[in-house]
Amino acid sequence: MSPKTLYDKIWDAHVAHEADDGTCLLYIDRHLVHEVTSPQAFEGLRMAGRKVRAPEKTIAVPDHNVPTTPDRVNGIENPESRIQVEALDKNARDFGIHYYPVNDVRQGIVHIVGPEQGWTLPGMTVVCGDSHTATHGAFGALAHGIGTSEVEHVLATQTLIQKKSKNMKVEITGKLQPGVTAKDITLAVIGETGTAGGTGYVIEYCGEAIRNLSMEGRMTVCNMAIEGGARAGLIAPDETTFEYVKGRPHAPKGAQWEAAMNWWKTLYTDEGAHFDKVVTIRGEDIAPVVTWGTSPEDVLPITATVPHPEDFEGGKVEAARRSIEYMGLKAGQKLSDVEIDTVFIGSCTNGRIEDLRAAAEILKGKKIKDGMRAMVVPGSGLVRAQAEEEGLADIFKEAGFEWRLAGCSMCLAMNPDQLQPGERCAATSNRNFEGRQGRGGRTHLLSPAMAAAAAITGRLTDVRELM
Ligand SMILES: CC(C)[C@H](C(=O)O)[C@@H](O)C(=O)O
Ligand code: SF4
Repeated sequence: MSPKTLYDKIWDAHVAHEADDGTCLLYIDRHLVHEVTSPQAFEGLRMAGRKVRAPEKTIAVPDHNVPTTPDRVNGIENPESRIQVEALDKNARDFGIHYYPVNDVRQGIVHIVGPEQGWTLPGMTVVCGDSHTATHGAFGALAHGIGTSEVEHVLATQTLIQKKSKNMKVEITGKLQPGVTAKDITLAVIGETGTAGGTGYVIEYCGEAIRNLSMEGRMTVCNMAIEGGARAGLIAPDETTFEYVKGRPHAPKGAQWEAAMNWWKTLYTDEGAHFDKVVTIRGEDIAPVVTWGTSPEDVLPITATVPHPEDFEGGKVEAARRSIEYMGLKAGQKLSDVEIDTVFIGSCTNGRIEDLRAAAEILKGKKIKDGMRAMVVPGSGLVRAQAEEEGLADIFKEAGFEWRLAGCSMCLAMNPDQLQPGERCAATSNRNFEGRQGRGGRTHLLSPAMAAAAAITGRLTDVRELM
């Protein structure tokens, strides 16, 4: 048998049918659903008189539209948001799928809830009508976003029509420097490959620096595979993965656990397997980074200066000029001189317990800059509860942060947590497009520790100065 990549192995184990042109019918193990991309899909089922094929493999949770303030127990004020969340409530009930409603402590961002509840397991195919489904690849699951019509197809058949992507390897060798985190890795990779670097590929992240990451860190890395243009990101499961999964509510138990482990232990890329593209980055070379522009590839070390548009080539010259203007920056300006007025810690990229710990570590005993608006939005109600138990919530509150309820929040402008035109935010999320956090808002992507540092000084700050 010829050597296979991890992606090849999971793919081969799920192909139910292959057509002559290579189009495959893939069996889907888990279908995650949120309120934004599912209403029409359920409506389609209703009109066709169909059921959900595998309700026991289908999990729904509202996240994008939910407010994160305590008054949400009284319902959602915005009519469009309310209608979407109410539709999900009804669809989950009518079709008998697993559901974590807004006032359930387990509610949160779908990509945080899935792994937390043990729905996401190694070797699975996982889909969701959401591009950041890539997050689940951290478990060695083939996980990707799908469109609304595909959501309907998976609901009805538990299969998806797919063509195989090419294999890409991103290796991060060696150790990380102090102050450098999984977020810096994933941003640095996109800085290197560009937002189209992964187009047509599934990326497997490997190397010592990846192996040394916790599951939280691995999820952060895979989360942004999509910003690097890839179909999905993957990390081979190992002891760290099994340790995380064991004992979770929906993880296999007893003999089923043993059987699962026998399969999970085969989930690695064979010696000599072929990758169509390879990128290698030395872990030691990665610095704490921030984005300066309106694309996730606009990444630079915090010690750098805002680039000059002429530094680029081709279409990127004009794009950089526009970015710099939109961002209200000056070419040549030191990034560490850029003043910010808002800090957002949360999202499916960095809303897990380890992220909150990293930010709290920097904030301990300190206060945020006068006039700063800073919020922490745990990725799930359970992350929030754990952070309260560990005393992190008190650190945030004493520092001057707002301590919110779980949801996508200020990651995107679909709920009340938004930037005003011209406001500048240090954000731990994954997208910095124009208007992403609110019309006219300006976003700098960075790690939770870097976000905490910025909250204290009021400007983009090298976290190493505060360590
Ligand atoms: C709303 C949803 C479809 C969207 C996505 O697919 O990613 C959102 O989660 C995002 O991050 O932009
Ligand atoms: S937290 Fe942000 S990136 Fe993640 S699913 Fe929600 S909106 Fe999308």
